[in-house]
Amino acid sequence: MLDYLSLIAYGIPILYFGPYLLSYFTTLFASRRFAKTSPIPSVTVYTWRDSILVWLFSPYIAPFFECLPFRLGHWVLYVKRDFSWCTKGDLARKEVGDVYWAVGPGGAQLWVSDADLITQIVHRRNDFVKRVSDYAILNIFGFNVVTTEGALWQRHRKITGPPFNEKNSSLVFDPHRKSPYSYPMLVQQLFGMLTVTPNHEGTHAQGKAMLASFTYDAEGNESPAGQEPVVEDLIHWMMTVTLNVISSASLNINAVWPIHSVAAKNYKFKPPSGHNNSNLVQSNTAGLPFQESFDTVMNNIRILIAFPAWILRNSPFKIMRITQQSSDHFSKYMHELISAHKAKIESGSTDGDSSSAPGDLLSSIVKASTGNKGTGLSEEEMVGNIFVFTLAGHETTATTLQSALILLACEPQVRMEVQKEIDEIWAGKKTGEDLTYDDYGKMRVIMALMLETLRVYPPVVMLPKITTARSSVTYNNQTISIPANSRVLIDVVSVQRNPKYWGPNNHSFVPSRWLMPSSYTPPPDSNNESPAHANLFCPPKGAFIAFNGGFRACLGRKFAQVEFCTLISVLLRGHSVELVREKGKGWEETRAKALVDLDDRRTGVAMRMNKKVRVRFVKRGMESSPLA
Ligand code: HEM
Repeated sequence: MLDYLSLIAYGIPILYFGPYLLSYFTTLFASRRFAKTSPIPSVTVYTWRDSILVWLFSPYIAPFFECLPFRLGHWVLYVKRDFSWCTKGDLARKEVGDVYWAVGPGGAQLWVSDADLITQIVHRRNDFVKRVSDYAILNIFGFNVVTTEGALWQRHRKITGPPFNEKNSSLVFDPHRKSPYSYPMLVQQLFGMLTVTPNHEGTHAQGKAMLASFTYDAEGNESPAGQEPVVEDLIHWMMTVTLNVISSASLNINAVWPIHSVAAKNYKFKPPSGHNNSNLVQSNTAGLPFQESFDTVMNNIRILIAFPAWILRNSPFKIMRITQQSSDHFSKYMHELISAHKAKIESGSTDGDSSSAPGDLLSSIVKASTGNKGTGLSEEEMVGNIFVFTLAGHETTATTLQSALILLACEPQVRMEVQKEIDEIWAGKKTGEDLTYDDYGKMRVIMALMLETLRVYPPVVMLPKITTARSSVTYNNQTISIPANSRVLIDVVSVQRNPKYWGPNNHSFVPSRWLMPSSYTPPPDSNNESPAHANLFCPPKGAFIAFNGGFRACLGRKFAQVEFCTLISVLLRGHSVELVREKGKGWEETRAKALVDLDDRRTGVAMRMNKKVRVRFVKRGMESSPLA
């Protein structure tokens, strides 16, 4: 009897942990042996990097390891969650350089923050593929352009890409030109926001309505200058405006700005009579508006992945039930819309002509897929793409706007440069005229602000790839061999703060580094990050990778750039963004704290700030921050 018990007591753990330990040691030793044969330096780590436990607990246990004598626990710094962000690339740069192997259980991973090597990787689509398993969470509604690779990805990109093609942006100003894809309301939507007076009645007046809600009092009247309300939750409002904009572009949904004033948070703005917030009568009457259901899905996406629908539906926890309900709503909205579009196409009421087609992403992909079995997208894939575009298209832009506004509040000198540019644009206009797309090219300082914000605070900090077969690359005039199935990680933070490309002030926020004189000639092998703007600094290819590059470059780059510039011009034309001082604290102290909070981030879907920085939009001329 005792023998049986002993067998169970020892046998079960051995059976359970045996294969784990075997794999741990064999892969650790094999990767160490491999690294010794490579000319690239290496660091050894003693835990699986992709383990959820490491992700969850490493920030808390790392300090104990760091205290161990003889630097025995130093390796933990290389596996700590968001380690590259925490060290801004300096740790690896100092100890192992711009390219190194991280060897450990699970095999060797190549970490890259060298611009030339990054360029090779992003342009070799067949050798360095996206590690799609890292994106599985985004497949929740169906495969899509972000989560697929190879032929499947090509099919998704071919269908979803054209509406966001930068070349199409001019179509919106040439209504007589016919194209199967009218540019998706982008510029109309964004500039439309500016043409409506801020009385909240216009559904497109997002920028102005948002500014009004930042500057009106609780009763909905303009606040006396200097007494504007405090914007406590800047990211929430940036997410709201970018979600409204992307929903318009991808689904033709006209959303209403939800509040009159941040001073009266509970006062919900009522849509004008006859206005349909979701364009979907059935689903809308059934419950949540699109934005609310999307928000809930996005914020609780891990719950949706972890539990089957029937558990969530019947859960005693409200959050689980609401999450499933929102997911059902989102899916229902999408399927209703797709059916409506399909019905129109089948009845012949749209003919592929831009003048009759709504021009949003969904109608484009339904049109491109209907009747194209094999090359088109299935209904599930269409929903998957709308979800991922909505996600990719708003969180990244929102965090960039948030960071930029806080930086402007901390750097009044930069804010004044931006306002000077806005004033110059308006000086050339007659009374009653509004901004037009031609003005976008004049927004050089604002674009420099965006690019510099993205350089120092990129929303996507890591680009994971994997080799399909043994591959070789060139680094420092040496040929480096990379085994098949090796993970290759492009370290966005590290390359964008590498002094080799950005000089000794690599960690400082200096938008003017992007503004070059008219005599500027971009060096060879450099990249123009915004061709619409003259004389912008062109960094070496691969040194600025915030929008990724090569084949898998961001589809919404231009969209995000136009959106950012437009919103900044609306917000700062008549107002200045300022930090809210806490009682008894001076300007320098408040600014120092805001900069620390700005730096305190962690990755969710995109990298986000952990804390909130309170700001206020004060009438120009009433600023209280020092001007130098
Ligand atoms: C500041 C704003 C933005 C930043 C920093 C950004 C950054 C990126 C990055 C780094 C990637 C590559 C991700 C990866 O491969 O893991 C990406 C891909 C993508 N982005 Fe953006 N993005 C922004 C805005 C947008 C917007 C507004 C849209 C949609 C309108 C969008 C749509 C996409 C799509 C569809 C992809 C996948 C492309 C593919 O794999 O073929 N992004 N973006």
